Amino acid sequence: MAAPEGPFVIGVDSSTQSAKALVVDAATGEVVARGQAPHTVTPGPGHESDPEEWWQALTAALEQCGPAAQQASAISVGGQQHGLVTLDADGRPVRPALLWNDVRSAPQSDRLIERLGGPAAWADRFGSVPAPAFTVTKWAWLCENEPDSAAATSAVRLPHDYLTGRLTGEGTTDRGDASGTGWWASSTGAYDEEILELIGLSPKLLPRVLAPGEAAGTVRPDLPLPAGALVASGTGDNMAAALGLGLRPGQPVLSLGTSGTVYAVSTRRPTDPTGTVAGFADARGDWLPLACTLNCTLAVDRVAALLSLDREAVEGGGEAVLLPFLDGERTPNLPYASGLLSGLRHDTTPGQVLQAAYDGAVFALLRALDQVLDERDTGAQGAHPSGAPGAGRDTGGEGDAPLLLIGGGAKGTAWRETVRRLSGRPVQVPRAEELVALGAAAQAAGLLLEEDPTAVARRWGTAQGPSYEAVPRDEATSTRVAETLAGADTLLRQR
Ligand SMILES: Nc1ncnc2c1ncn2[C@@H]1O[C@H](COP(=O)(O)OP(=O)(O)O)[C@@H](O)[C@H]1O
Ligand SMILES: O=C(CO)[C@@H](O)[C@H](O)COP(=O)(O)O
Repeated sequence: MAAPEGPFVIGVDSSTQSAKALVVDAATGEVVARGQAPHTVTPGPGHESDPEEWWQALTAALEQCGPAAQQASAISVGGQQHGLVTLDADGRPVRPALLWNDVRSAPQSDRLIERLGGPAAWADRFGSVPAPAFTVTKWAWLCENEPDSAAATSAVRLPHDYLTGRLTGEGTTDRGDASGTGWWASSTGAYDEEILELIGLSPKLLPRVLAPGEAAGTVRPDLPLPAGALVASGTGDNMAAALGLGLRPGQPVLSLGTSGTVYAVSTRRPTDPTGTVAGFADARGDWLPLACTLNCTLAVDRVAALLSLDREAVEGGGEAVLLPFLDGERTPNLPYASGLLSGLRHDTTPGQVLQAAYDGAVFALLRALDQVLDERDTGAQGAHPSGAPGAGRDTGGEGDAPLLLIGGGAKGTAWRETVRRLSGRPVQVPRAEELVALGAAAQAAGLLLEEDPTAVARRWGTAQGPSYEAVPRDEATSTRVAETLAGADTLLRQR
């Protein structure tokens, strides 16, 4: 391996389960040191996490990077999207953060959609219809359920804003992460005063939205990093991964982590009135139409544990359908749902039930991918009438561009083969594993070297990895899952 050329930059991924830090050689993209430390999510009906723990995990991950971290010239933080961080007058968390996968704000989501003119009005103005994941619904929940916490709040932040603020001492965010709040309007590129007034949130409590490429500040003294190093704006984790892949418009991505996501960069502002596709901004000047499921790797791992099986111990055959909605679900929008198993017979094997869990998780993502790609192409087409994933695909744009498979699940054979079988698409698995942290590193390098972060990531070759050719699409399984979902609709909506 050649000696590092430098300068060094640090990319951070503060995700739902852990903080990961990479020290990267900005010249070559070589990862010279890495660290990872877990943080916790509370069990129970809500999902909350202590922001102080994110900071402890981040500093532990940086310490694991050793002396290389001390040589870094710039840093950037990618973070789980949407979480509501409330800070008091001393900058300390008023209470644990309400996370993206906490569905307790479903009633507030319904009411806010109605009060601002319905789904189409929201999509037109904000680019998205606010699912319970969106920060705006969480603030409304807090005001209704914990008015004292809301009253004690002097600043509202997203997870990546909070960590960036701990580095710089400044209150900043970026358009990518801001677009997941529900109070940043994609139609104007600014905070929306009407919605803020409706939910009783003063714009003074919100961070300044940095322009793409603008610095958030520099590292404060007395931190486990070189004081004075540049701090890039940071962004939401999906936007960071898009940077990390050096993504070109139209190239589809499927990410398998705590959340499952499907997305593509688009030069056109998305406005999906069905709410399946969130019309996020990306971290540059484009858009990131994206659909997200709440139940992905953790849910399937939980099914494997219930069956006492290794996660790779899948078996084909049988007719079992498993809708793995253990946390409620966002895509499709079924916040009150729980997991559902049907089609069991005397000869159904545990391995077939596990395969059904993978099928259920992947089906939801692939069906939404059709809508993501429609938003990218024309915005005028809905989901294909058959309801099966892939049935209406590639009506324009990138044709049969391979689906880039990323996230922790992309390391698993069962995940990859399920995606290939249900999508009928060629699949490419980047060799680089930590694409969120790499994207943050590319953003830091872009700031330091005055380069487009996407060009940096392409120069680093981050998307390169083995390709798997298309296999015939498994229509029978997709149809069975689609029919089970439709047939169980009443049950899945019960509170
Ligand atoms: N070798 C592997 N095979 C399949 N899945 C894996 C493997 N290693 C990790 N995972 C899955 O990756 C998930 C974590 O993915 P990651 O993208 O890091 O999540 P997040 O960013 O949400 O914290 C775990 O829940 C685990 O199920
Ligand atoms: O809510 C979304 C996207 O809208 C999630 O993708 C979160 O951003 C959490 O990501 P992971 O921790 O699963 O990476």
